[in-house]
Amino acid sequence: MSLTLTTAGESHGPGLTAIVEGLPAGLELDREAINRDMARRQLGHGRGGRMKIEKDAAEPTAGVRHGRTLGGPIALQVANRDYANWEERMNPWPVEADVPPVHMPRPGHADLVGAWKYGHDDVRNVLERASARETAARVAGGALAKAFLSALGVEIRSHVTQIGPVTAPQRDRPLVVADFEGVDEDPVRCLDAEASKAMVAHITAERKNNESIGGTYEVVVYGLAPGIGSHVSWTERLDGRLAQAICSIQAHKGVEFGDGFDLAATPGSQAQDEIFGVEDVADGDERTGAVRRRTNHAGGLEGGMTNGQPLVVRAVVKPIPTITKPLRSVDLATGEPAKALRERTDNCVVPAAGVVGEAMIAFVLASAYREKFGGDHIDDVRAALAAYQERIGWVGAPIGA
Ligand SMILES: Cc1cc2nc3c(=O)[nH]c(=O)nc-3n(C[C@H](O)[C@H](O)[C@H](O)COP(=O)(O)O)c2cc1C
Ligand SMILES: C=C(O[C@@H]1CC(C(=O)O)=C[C@@H](OP(=O)(O)O)[C@H]1O)C(=O)O
Repeated sequence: MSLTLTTAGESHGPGLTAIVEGLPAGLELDREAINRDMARRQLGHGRGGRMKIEKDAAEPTAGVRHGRTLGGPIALQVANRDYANWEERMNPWPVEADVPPVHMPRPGHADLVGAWKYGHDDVRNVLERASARETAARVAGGALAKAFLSALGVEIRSHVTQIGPVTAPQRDRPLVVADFEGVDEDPVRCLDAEASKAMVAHITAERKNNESIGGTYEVVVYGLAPGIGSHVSWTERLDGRLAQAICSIQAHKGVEFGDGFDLAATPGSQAQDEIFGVEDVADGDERTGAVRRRTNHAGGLEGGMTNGQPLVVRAVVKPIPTITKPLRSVDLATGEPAKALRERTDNCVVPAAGVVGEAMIAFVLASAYREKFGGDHIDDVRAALAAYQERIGWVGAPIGA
């Protein structure tokens, strides 16, 4: 049993499609929850004019009936409202109008290499598909993965931890689900009010300097069963699969789990999460499980498998490549020096990127759950999960531990 997500669509074409194959039948979908995620991906101080045009919604055209999955492939459509302004330039069929080609590639975008590789004279034939507009389809597909995981007690949250040089302060305790309440109302999706103000000011100032800005965000996943993923084969190690999914997102240049890069300077005895019997942990938690942890340096992953602790993933997003004071480039038509294409652009996308990160992590986790628990109907999956948890004596970690 496997789960696949295919996206299709160009940034200024008629629309995007997400096809999700492999979800069980009987899974209840919440239209509002799906479209809430679509709207969350549009958020954040630093986004450009395009977000004022789009009002993203994902409409199923296959695989869903009366709010429940049917067990077959699900198709979701996301319209591009901006297509109305691009009908001639992006029409799937030949047009009368003379559409001038783009031949000034932007450093840092797919423009130059994509034109070489695919034999395009017009860079637009590359940038339209390379554009992170495609992440709207990922978030639509990811929302289905989230619905599946939520039916199995798994919840995913994200927040921004750094914008340019401004960092959110370290927390003195692990985050719990309730801490994320209201994060989407913050203009940069940051949990610290002071840091948020400084981040907003930084984005505003750098926009005036014609600069783009990168940053980092963190995704935390609660309620995972232990043993999702596997140590037996490199292709099944969950950390590897999650890293691939995160680094596949446009402008994402790094990923870390738990203490991540800080582990380089940590003595080994302090880098692991010691294992305690339940009786050793006087935390007042009445649930019985065979073991407890007091720390989560590993970010919920050991040996390429979830270990029952919250999964903690951080990602770094580079400053986006379209610069309003264009960088030096070459005119591909003449070979002469030129200024890079200057397009309408975002100048900071880290808050939105966190929502895309949630979707990709949800998709990888949902795939791994499908592989482990199988089932044609969601109740089959629930029963298989319950039987497995009973076999290993697992009744859940204290949330946020
Ligand atoms: C949500 C989101 C929005 C983005 N918006 C822009 C943008 O407005 N302008 C731009 O040049 N790049 C933008 N990017 C980044 C480019 O899509 C990306 O840098 C490009 O596809 C090249 O891929 P790479 O940076 O991974 O090498 C955005 C990325 C994300 C995740
Ligand atoms: C459209 C979206 O992001 C786009 C991603 C993007 C890029 O080059 O990646 C360039 C911009 O496109 P446009 O020139 O149309 O404004 C962004 O707006 C979106 O996130 O929905």
